Amino acid sequence: MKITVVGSGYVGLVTGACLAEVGNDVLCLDLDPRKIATLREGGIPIYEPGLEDMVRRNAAAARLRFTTSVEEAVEHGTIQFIAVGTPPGEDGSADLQYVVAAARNIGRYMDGYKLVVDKSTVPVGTADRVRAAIAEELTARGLKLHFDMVSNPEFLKEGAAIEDFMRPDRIVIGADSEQARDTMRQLYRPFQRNHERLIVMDVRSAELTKYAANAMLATRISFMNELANLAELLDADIEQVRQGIGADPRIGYHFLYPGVGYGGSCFPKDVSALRRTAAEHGMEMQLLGAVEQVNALQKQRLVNKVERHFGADLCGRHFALWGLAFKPNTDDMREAPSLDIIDGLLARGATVTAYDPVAIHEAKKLLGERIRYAANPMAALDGADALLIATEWKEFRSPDFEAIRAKLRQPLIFDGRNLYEPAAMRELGFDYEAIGRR
Ligand SMILES: NC(=O)C1=CN([C@@H]2O[C@H](COP(=O)(O)OP(=O)(O)OC[C@H]3O[C@@H](n4cnc5c(N)ncnc54)[C@H](O)[C@@H]3O)[C@@H](O)[C@H]2O)C=CC1
Ligand SMILES: O=C(O)[C@H]1O[C@H](OP(=O)(O)OP(=O)(O)OC[C@H]2O[C@@H](n3ccc(=O)[nH]c3=O)[C@H](O)[C@@H]2O)[C@H](O)[C@@H](O)[C@@H]1O
Repeated sequence: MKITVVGSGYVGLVTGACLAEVGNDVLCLDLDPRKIATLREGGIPIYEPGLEDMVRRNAAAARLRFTTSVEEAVEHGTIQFIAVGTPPGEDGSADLQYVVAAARNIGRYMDGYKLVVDKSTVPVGTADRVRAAIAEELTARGLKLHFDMVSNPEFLKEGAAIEDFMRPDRIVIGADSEQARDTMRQLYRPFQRNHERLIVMDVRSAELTKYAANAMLATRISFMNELANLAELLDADIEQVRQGIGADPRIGYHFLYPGVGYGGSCFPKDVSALRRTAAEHGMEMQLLGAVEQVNALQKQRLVNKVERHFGADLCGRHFALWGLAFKPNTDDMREAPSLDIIDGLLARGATVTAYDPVAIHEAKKLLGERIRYAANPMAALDGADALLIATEWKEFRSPDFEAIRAKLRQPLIFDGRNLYEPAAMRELGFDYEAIGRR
């Protein structure tokens, strides 16, 4: 099939590469000429395991191409995926300007049937706005061309994006026309391994499903974070509690880890956008308000622990920070809890040296020279009063504790990701504070 993907960021690039991988003829559009130049030269602008190889392989086979030409992009695909950003606006609602601009471009240049598929995360009713924008452009051109509109929200996780796209739990399709549903079934056939993964519904329900999923996951995390904080007060151990409740299949083990709060480009903005949508309809989503409040407090949790140990004035103190990305296997720094931790430490007068396997480049764009950066985990420790851990990269799981002890001014670790066993750490002579651990 001939497919255009509008927007070549995390979602657009993964969608384009995976659809090309199964044999489609894909053209990815982005308005950022540097992004397209990098992609054309065989590089990729983001860190995502497996993506670079997949992009190169399919580009070499000429199944995956890149352009900045809107006209060429609209002309190419019978299916036009919209995968542009929907960042939070000032009032917390989703800013739809990029989605609407992409839709207008389709209306401006289409000259035959198009199936327009929205993959961006958008509030309920956006498909109607997209449809109206395309129709307006067609009317301005004096044309009456048929097009269909589908909502196909994306559920991939950064760091596991290829795996999630190639082997999805489910593929949600919101469509009103039989022709659109059939085309989407055909398109996704290669991704359905041994059972039906397509869940077909109406457009508005599909749009809401995306927010419901992210809001539910964010709620789980805030719940576990609050419970972990309670466990500390009660001298109970959240890890044992996690295992105890996770064994119930109605709860499950996944996504039950307390930490330093959820970050990333999606949970924060999607929870806020869903609350905003509800507010526009006169409803206050009280639970989600609490989810956000708990998350904001949790992002301060590690700094509060540092403060309890050293006092509120951290002038003259120096800290090592392991992990900058909002989670492992990505270089994405959007809403990363490490930023709140760094802000908190610097505001109290401390200095920080941070290490991250892949996110330093992105972090420098946000933090510049406010902190120092180390080339490896051990180098970050030199002269530090304590080690703080903000991201659970695999390489932090089994470090040389003797070497850590030798480098730190005192054997003190504040672990925001519960990587180590507290009892074992005590035996090694560490003062070890984690989240909800005893
Ligand atoms: N990042 C993620 O893990 C996931 C993101 N989503 C959703 O997917 C959407 C895209 O997110 P990301 O890929 O992270 O965003 P991104 O910011 O990485 O990429 C968006 C791209 O669209 C381009 N763009 C903007 N307007 C354009 C236009 N009119 N024509 C062509 N290109 C245009 C931008 O230059 C940028 O490269 C958002 O709605 C997000 O909520 C959904 C699931 C997962
Ligand atoms: O809409 C989106 O963009 C995506 O948002 C999330 O994916 P992502 O933001 O890439 O990362 P997650 O793995 O969900 O982690 C989000 C945050 O929650 C935190 N988290 C996650 C799991 C957990 O048990 N505890 C916890 O604190 C992570 O550290 C991270 O800061 C969802 O998991 C995806 O399904 C969704 O498609």
